[in-house]
Amino acid sequence: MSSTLRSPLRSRLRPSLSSLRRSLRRSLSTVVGTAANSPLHSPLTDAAPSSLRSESTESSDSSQMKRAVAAAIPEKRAALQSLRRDHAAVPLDTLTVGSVLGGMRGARALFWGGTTLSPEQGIRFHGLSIEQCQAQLPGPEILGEGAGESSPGESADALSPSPQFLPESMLWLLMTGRPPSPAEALSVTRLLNERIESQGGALPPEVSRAMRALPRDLHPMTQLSVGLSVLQRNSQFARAYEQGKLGKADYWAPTYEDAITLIANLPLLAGEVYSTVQAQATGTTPQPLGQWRADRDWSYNLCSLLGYTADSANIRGLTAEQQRDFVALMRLYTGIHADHEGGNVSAHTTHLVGSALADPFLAYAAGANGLAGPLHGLAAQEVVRFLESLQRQLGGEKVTDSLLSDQLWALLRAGQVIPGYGHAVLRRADPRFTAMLRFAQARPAEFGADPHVQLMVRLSRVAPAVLREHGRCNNPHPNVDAASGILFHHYGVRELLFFTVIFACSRALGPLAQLVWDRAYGLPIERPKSVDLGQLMKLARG
Ligand SMILES: CC(=O)SCCNC(=O)CCNC(=O)[C@H](O)C(C)(C)COP(=O)(O)OP(=O)(O)OC[C@H]1O[C@@H](n2cnc3c(N)ncnc32)[C@H](O)[C@@H]1OP(=O)(O)O
Ligand SMILES: O=C([O-])CC(=O)C(=O)O
Repeated sequence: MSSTLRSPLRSRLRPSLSSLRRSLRRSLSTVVGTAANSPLHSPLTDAAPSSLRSESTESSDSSQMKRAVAAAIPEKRAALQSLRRDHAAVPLDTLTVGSVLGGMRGARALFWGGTTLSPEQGIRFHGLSIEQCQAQLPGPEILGEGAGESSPGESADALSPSPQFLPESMLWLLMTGRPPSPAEALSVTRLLNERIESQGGALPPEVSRAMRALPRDLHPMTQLSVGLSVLQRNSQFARAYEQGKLGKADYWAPTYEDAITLIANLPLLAGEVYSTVQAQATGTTPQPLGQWRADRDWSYNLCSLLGYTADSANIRGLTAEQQRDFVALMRLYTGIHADHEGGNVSAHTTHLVGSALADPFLAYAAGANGLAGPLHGLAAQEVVRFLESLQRQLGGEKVTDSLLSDQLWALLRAGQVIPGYGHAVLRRADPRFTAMLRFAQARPAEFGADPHVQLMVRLSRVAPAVLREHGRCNNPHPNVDAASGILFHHYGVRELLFFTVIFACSRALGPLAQLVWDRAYGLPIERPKSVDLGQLMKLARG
């Protein structure tokens, strides 16, 4: 489908070079202008953003990010070598029997560069909070879109919208350690798009074939995992390693290339999975739901391939404003879920598998499998399932706090967890939850009448008190999964098992950037010592 759709599109995209350059300069000057000067909104039309048209290459060549990584390597390698040489014996934490039996909670035992997680403050991306990322990282204005994420015409008492940033900007930040300029952020979009153009604008045929051969009712994360694993066939790292041509100091370069190929393919993989999920739900044959476009950014393409934009099947009949907001939600979601330091299951697994020099495709397929656990990424689905069942049980009844509290107690007495609440590290409400909530609160006309979203908001007020009284968990506050799934659900993503596929598109960015650095640092295979029950009992007795 994509090639037939793309050809007329391409012919529409050939205005003169000078007019393209003028457009690019205009869109970049919006970025450097003040927020007050920048239009809060410009419609997300079918027309291609001028800054991504193939002729306007003057300010963003697509190898910029690799050069920035290469430039950062010598200093960081030297710092790591000095730590190894001069400070290797400095103790960090004491391991106890409790930490060995308790999932190593709190043990500072992993090396991770892109993000750190403070129990009180939440996530920092190379030192930047979510709000600072929103303020500082280039957003859709560099594509020629409006800077704000809000819809026009919201009531005056709505929360003001947060500025958007592109996941491409986050990828640059995580890879290089510093925020990109607008041109550098654009270069990432170009880089990802060039990778797909070099594949003819579609998944490699063997990947599509393998995915289409799977049973249609297969778990969406299993489908994604298969797609990621089959992409491995073209791994530059695996090939170079097998040919024995590569010195250890150079491992990072093909790792980087593989990471880019993987990330570039994620919208297509997710689209392929979602078309199967749709076909399964409707009893039809899988059909492409949208088109990949070389003149669009990564998140837009993801939304389009899921069928949620005007130039796609628009499977839920979203209005122009809803389509724009869906893309804004996708950019927000994929930007802030990209990394959560090194100890979470998906990140740690990617790092562990990669430490054996498995290539990025195999390493991230493993990480994505870990994300599919209900205590980790799949919790967003559990939250929506829980909210839907609450809504059903409460039926027409007026939802009061005490009614809600009774339902939560019933869940806890049955030995279940309240999904979307608690965290292994955080001890306050997750700032990602706050960012997602704010997205809804900035759009009262859209979300005010959605009973599920209203229930989610009410739950976030009631559940912490219940969990505190229950007295078990160390953090009674909402984590990001308390809000994320239900916002996608609002726009029509009702196939609950699919949420984690969107999470996996985002989570690739951080662990893959770290994998590049793992190879740049020459980190060893990860192999802690294990102890059996007898040994532990002996050690415990002293
Ligand atoms: C993107 C993400 O991955 S964010 C996390 C998404 N996961 C969820 O929302 C699932 C619900 N939450 C949980 O299961 C947990 O809070 C986790 C997995 C996130 C963290 O686990 P832990 O670090 O072990 O949490 P903590 O130290 O607070 O656990 C202590 C006890 O409280 C319980 N507990 C923790 N959270 C909850 C909860 N939301 N509801 C009920 N009980 C809980 C634990 O199961 C544990 O019980 P136990 O003593 O019987 O074993
Ligand atoms: O940090 C964790 O353990 C879980 C989490 O929130 C994430 O991975 O995004």
